[in-house]
Amino acid sequence: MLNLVGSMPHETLRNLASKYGPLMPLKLGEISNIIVSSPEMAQEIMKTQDLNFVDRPNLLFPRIMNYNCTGIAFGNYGDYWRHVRKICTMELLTAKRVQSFRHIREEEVSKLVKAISQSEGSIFNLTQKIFSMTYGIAARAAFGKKYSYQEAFISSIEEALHLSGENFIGDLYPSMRVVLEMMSRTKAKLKELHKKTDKILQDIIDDHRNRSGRCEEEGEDLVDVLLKFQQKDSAYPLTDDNIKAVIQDMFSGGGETSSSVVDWAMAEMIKKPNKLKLEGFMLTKAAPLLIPRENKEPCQIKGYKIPANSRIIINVWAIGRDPKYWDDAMNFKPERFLDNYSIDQRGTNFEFIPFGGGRRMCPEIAFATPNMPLTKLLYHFDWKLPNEIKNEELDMTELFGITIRRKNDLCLIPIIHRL
Ligand code: HEM
Repeated sequence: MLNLVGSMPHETLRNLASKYGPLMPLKLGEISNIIVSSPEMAQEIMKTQDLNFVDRPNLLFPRIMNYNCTGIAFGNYGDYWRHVRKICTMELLTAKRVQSFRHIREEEVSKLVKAISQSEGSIFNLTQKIFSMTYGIAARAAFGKKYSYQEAFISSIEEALHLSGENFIGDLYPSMRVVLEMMSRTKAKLKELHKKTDKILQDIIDDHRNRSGRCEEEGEDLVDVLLKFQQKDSAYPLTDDNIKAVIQDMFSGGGETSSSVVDWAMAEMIKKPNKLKLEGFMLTKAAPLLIPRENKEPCQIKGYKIPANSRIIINVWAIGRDPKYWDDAMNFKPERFLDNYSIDQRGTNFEFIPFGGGRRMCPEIAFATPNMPLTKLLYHFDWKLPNEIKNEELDMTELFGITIRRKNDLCLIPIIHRL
């Protein structure tokens, strides 16, 4: 516990794993954690024994923020979960629908390019603008139009995700959960944030439900699609809370990850200006420890006994930097993907699983498109660091959460290259 306090957990766990092995038990409080740090062990969890490891642990954060874990990311495997995940993959973000949002992405990226060009020669907070662009795209796709209270919703989601990096003591001592949570300031903060986001989402749902006579060209947004599943004759007609939980997944699952990939890639390229291509393994900073899993039954992995209800943490950050699998592992080296072009990120090459794998894999690889904004940022502009900072001195301090963010915003001076 002391090793983990105040550290970057993915780094500390990697250091411990290099001593204790790729399947490492770690008792924290009353919880048996199993830390997985090799492709072979990850494959056992996400493929060979996927069905036994398909649940998520019952944690304070999603219980409060995600409507008692009724969204996709934190729900337990079962009929209801399969139903909402299917709605997500077969209805919400199908290839056709993602394509129909293309104009939204293009418009938002163009707005960003315009804002940058207007700031030519002066310091520009790229981190802030990348995050607001990505959330702006998600909001237009989900809600269809801009609501005046949208910014407040996004900032509450961001604040909640920031809190998700903290270890809630009640999650480590389930037998004393009720008492510990009563004393927790984090719980109170989460409740307050949840109240705010809930009200905003309810207003948006009501607005969608009450408006009549929408013209065809407006197209369907994600709330419209979800509302249809309230009316459909289904074994699981969605309640308003179910819809809100799924919409929240879209924002918290998609917003932070997609933004931080672009932000880190830009920072790495500024640090090493001769590397002008996104290196895929930057994606492993998006969710370095994935989302924890839990096993229903006791089982064995490569001869090691795993007790039931262990908390499984897969350190994809460590796997993506293991010198056993990657040449010059700790260095930003995009060209490695030219040599290993057969490795992809779709959850079959377990040495590279930035989107996870198996039944709990990220359902939205198709919507996760960091390339478009990155290409534009590099095509239109040259970038300089302010205050005579040398490229190699650029600060790369991390801030841990489900997603790793930059601790300090990336502030750069844009010079128009071509418009
Ligand atoms: C570069 C962008 C993205 C990255 C790197 C990423 C990565 C991930 C990872 C690592 C997981 C956990 C997988 C596991 O636990 O095994 C995940 C789950 C998830 N992601 Fe993404 N994601 C991205 C974009 C998106 C987008 C755009 C959306 C939605 C609009 C999304 C929605 C979700 C959902 C709903 C889950 C939960 C899946 C489940 O538990 O069954 N993600 N993502």
